[in-house]
Amino acid sequence: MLQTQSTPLRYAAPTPPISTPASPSNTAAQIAQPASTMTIANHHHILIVTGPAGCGKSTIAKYLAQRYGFYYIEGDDFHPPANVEKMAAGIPLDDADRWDWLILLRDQALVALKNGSRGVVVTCSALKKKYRDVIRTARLYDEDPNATVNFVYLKASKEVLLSRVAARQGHFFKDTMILSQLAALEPPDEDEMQRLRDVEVIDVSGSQEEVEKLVSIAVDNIMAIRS
Ligand SMILES: Nc1ncnc2c1ncn2[C@@H]1O[C@H](COP(=O)(O)OP(=O)(O)O)[C@@H](O)[C@H]1O
Ligand SMILES: O=C(O)[C@H](O)[C@@H](O)[C@H](O)[C@H](O)COP(=O)(O)O
Repeated sequence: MLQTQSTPLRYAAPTPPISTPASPSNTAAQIAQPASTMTIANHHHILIVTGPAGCGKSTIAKYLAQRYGFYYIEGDDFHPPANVEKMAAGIPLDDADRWDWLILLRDQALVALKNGSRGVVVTCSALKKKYRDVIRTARLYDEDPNATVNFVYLKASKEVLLSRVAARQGHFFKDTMILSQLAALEPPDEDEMQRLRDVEVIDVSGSQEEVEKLVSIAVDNIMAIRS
């Protein structure tokens, strides 16, 4: 469901990059700017927060939506009932189950932009490259020729995922399915990252506060580089 979001921060002329696209964006030496001082160019931004269950997609996507004043879309809200029933029964989704869901998420992001949001943050496991490629096509359909699509991949060990999903209450996802998700997972590799330059990998083994700091630095850089 579409939700009302707070007013975006400030939009202005592009700012110079903080670092080059090839340089590591999540080094401890860098410091995230306070959101109130950020300047974001007047383009459409689609941020997709990805990774298996429990990696922190919802937590981090809400944080980013708040930080940049972007619209928030919870990907799990857009599964057809058949997918939810399957997952609740502990049966992993397959490619055929996922295509329409991915297209719907892409289109929901486009709707949010068409409705006036300057940016949108979407949670979506996007386990495989071909799933990320579906979302990448949003750029072709957006009315803004300079629209950007960027992925934030939250990298976690199996142990971290299992413990964080176990701590989560009232969700349809069965923790046993983390193993099937990990089997299906194609983390962004060097080729995808170098060619497309639209993926940030964030280590989420630290506390929520630490992860928020890393993600702020990475996404602030995206805004500066791609704006
Ligand atoms: N960095 C973190 N450290 C500890 N717990 C976290 C962290 N990030 C998220 N959590 C917790 O882990 C659980 C899963 O996070 P969530 O955002 O729902 O993940 P996802 O949307 O990827 O399934 C939640 O209970 C959340 O509060
Ligand atoms: O955070 C979670 O609970 C899961 O990541 C959940 O979002 C689910 O995994 C996907 O919605 C679809 O399932 P697949 O990841 O198998 O495509």
